[in-house]
Amino acid sequence: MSLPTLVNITEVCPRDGFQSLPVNISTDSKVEIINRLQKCGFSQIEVTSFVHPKAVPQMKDADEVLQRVIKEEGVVFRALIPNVKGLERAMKANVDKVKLMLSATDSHSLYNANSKTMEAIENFKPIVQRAEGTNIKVSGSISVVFGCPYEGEVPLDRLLTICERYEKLGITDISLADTTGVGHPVQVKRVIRELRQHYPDFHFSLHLHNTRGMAFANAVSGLEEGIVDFDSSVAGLGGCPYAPNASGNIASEDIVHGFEEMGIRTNTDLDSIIDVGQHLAEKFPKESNSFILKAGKSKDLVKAPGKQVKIGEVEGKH
Ligand SMILES: CC(C)(COP(=O)([O-])OP(=O)([O-])OC[C@H]1O[C@@H](n2cnc3c(N)ncnc32)[C@H](O)[C@@H]1OP(=O)([O-])[O-])[C@@H](O)C(=O)NCCC(=O)NCCSC(=O)C[C@@](C)(O)CC(=O)[O-]
Repeated sequence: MSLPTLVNITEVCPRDGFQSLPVNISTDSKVEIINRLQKCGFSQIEVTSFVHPKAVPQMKDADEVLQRVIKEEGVVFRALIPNVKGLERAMKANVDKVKLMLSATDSHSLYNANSKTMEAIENFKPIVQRAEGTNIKVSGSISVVFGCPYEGEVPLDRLLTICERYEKLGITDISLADTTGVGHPVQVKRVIRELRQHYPDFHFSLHLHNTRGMAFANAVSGLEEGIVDFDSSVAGLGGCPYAPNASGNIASEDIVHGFEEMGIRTNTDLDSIIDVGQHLAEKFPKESNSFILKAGKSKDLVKAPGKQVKIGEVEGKH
């Protein structure tokens, strides 16, 4: 098994993490968190989404957040958008890159975007035209790739058709999302292998939710199939409001820690990520979902205080 030595982590908490919070998060806090995340070394941050404020009220201050954030040099700001109006707002806010919002199934697409999948992708044409000749980059996404909460398993042919439509638009940078954390490592391997075989020139990345505890294993499956770009969210916040039982993304501190233990660099600063994670976990204890925040780093285990127990001392243990 040959693994990469360096991968890219895109931090998505300011969009995916904050969109799903059941309590309000102030504009001040969003600005502060984005400023702090930029100091953690992430090369790309999904800073917000420009969607209808009624569809996702937590993102209603997207324009103001972007006006107030102090952008560090070298950090790419990405925003999720559903339509041309979203693109216009993103351009005004000077984001570097947009990610088009698309679901693999009609049912999820109708809930999320008020249109079926193929209608939604048809509506991307004017976005691509509008972005042409400007500095803004356009990337794509596919939600519910590994299973839809309304339709179940998604046939491979459906994913291939969507990729074909993206290719016709000239969009080959595609985020594959496990929206409700139902994908398992064997399936992730199989799907990525098929997609890469059919579309070898595409750049696929993985956006994994840890709803069923399979996200890190799925990330490793992705690595084994040549994926080098992963999304994650500090403190494990996240979830699509239009997918029942959706919960947090894989925590940034968990994926960074796991990869670094495996000898794979991420060019991020784990301790700074943990600091931001602790801050968010204190603010949103019910929504945070992170192993490293609870257990600490593997390397710190030997320093952990506690009674030394000799073999045979614990009753009932052999
Ligand atoms: C797609 C729409 C807009 C369709 O919503 P619609 O109602 O069909 O839109 P419309 O085009 O008919 O327009 C209706 C009104 O919305 C306005 N409008 C239209 N667009 C915008 C915009 N961009 N920003 C602000 N306002 C907008 C538009 O101007 C108009 O205003 P009015 O004339 O009535 O005053 C709506 O359904 C929507 O905003 N959906 C977003 C849902 C969402 O953000 N979901 C969560 C993110 S996706 C996700 O979580 C998955 C992902 C990416 O994380 C990966 C994964 O894990 O799976």
